[in-house]
Amino acid sequence: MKRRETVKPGNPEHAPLLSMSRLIYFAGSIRGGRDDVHLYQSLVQELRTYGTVLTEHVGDQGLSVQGEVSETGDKEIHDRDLDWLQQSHVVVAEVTVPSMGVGYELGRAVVMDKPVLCLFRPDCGRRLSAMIRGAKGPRFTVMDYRPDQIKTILDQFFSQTQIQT
Ligand SMILES: O=c1[nH]c(=O)n([C@H]2C[C@H](O)[C@@H](COP(=O)(O)O)O2)cc1CO
Repeated sequence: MKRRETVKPGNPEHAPLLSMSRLIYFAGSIRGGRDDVHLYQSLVQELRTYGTVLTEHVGDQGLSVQGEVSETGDKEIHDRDLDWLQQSHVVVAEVTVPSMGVGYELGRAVVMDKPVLCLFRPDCGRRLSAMIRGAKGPRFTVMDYRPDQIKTILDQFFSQTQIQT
């Protein structure tokens, strides 16, 4: 019988196993505006190569600015998302379109001590909130980016950040 090996983060052969068990919380604007939904979709698609994305619906082009339809209302959405946030090993947020929900999720993620990557597109013509840019620290990364840099930035982030699974 083949002996069971311990999965080690430094071993490149173990990378696919590690990424399967890595849970990613992706945050992006919904009721704040869906202008960048195509970018959220690309990010979700790319993030799937690094783990399981718990919040794939954020990148769904069919989801409108009204948000999800829930029988028990917004409390169900809020409680489910906080559960996912708690379960997640890492948080990635696209923060270009200002969103109360994304800001709230990021604040909660900081309190939960999750590693966070925020992505901001400066060509939108707005300045990112100081409460996001100013939160920069060892566990909170803020990157200005262009859509064609997504792959490189995610690669860098996932290879350089300590993510506990
Ligand atoms: O229907 C929803 N489903 C949902 O998962 N969210 C969560 C995930 C998003 O990262 C974030 C978006 O917040 P907002 O809707 O305030 O832009 O909140 C938010 C809504 C609507 O507010």
